[in-house]
Amino acid sequence: MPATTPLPDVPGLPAGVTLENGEGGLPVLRVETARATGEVYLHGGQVTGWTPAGHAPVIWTSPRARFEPDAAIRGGIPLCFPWFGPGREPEMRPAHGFARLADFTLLEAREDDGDVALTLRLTDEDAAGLPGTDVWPFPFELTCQVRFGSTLRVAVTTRNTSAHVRSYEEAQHAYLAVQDVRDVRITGLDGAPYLDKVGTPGPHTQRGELTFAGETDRIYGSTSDVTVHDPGLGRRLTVTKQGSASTIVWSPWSAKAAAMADLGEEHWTGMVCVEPANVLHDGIVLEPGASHTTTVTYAVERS
Ligand SMILES: O=P(O)(O)OC[C@H]1O[C@H](O)[C@H](O)[C@@H](O)[C@@H]1O
Repeated sequence: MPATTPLPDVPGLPAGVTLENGEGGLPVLRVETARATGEVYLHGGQVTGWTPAGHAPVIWTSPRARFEPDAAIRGGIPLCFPWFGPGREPEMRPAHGFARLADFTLLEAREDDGDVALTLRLTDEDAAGLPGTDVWPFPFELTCQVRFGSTLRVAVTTRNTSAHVRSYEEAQHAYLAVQDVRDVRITGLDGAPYLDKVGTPGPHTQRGELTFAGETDRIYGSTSDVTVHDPGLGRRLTVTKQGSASTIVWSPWSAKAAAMADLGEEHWTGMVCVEPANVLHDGIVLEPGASHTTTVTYAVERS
């Protein structure tokens, strides 16, 4: 039985929003309105569910995810910061930076025109002592605004609160729910250059739509919106973005999934990651006091 994390004091919550001890006892905000259900863990500031009314779940979280203070949650929308994957320097560990291991603070929860808008924040003080903060020991403020409605909008603003120019990478590592990734097509990347993390690194150029026939792990240089066509569920998922110059697409396929204890051989077909990001030479550079916002809107429509 995991220890239950004491629930923080929070400002008044609007109707349809609760703060509870979720999986592993970790604090979770649960949203239930006429438009959608949704879920955000303070751990990682991580959305772990969004189901708009009349649809099957759109955001996928692994049935084997670990919900533990020192682990990253497998699934949902992990926020990768201040680096992506192995980062741009050899000593950058853990993978994807430290934000997904940190506990965010809820600043505000409000009803807004029928949607629920949540604001969470993470600062260097909150993250102090986490693995990786020794590699990137700089003052910062991340503000994550999550809006649950008939669409899901996640806007992450990074502010350089230090006295020096800073650079970082970031991603919204979204796990999207699909019937079977082997039948999925992705459009919106035609003509985009990409690095292949599985085959010959490249750079390559995407020709036409992207389909999946094996492990896929690509970093696209692209500011374009992406559509995931899912014939199995009879729907299209659109990922619309502002402030993002990279898109990562990832499917671990069977062998890699089987080797990951928090994913497993039986679940990988039901997800595909589409990750709006700013990575490698598209990493963000901020002057002291400056900020950058990446806004991503997730939507679903029947096809
Ligand atoms: O296992 P994680 O650290 O969560 O990373 C999961 C995946 O994230 C991204 O999609 C990367 O491009 C992949 O290379 C990586 O395997």
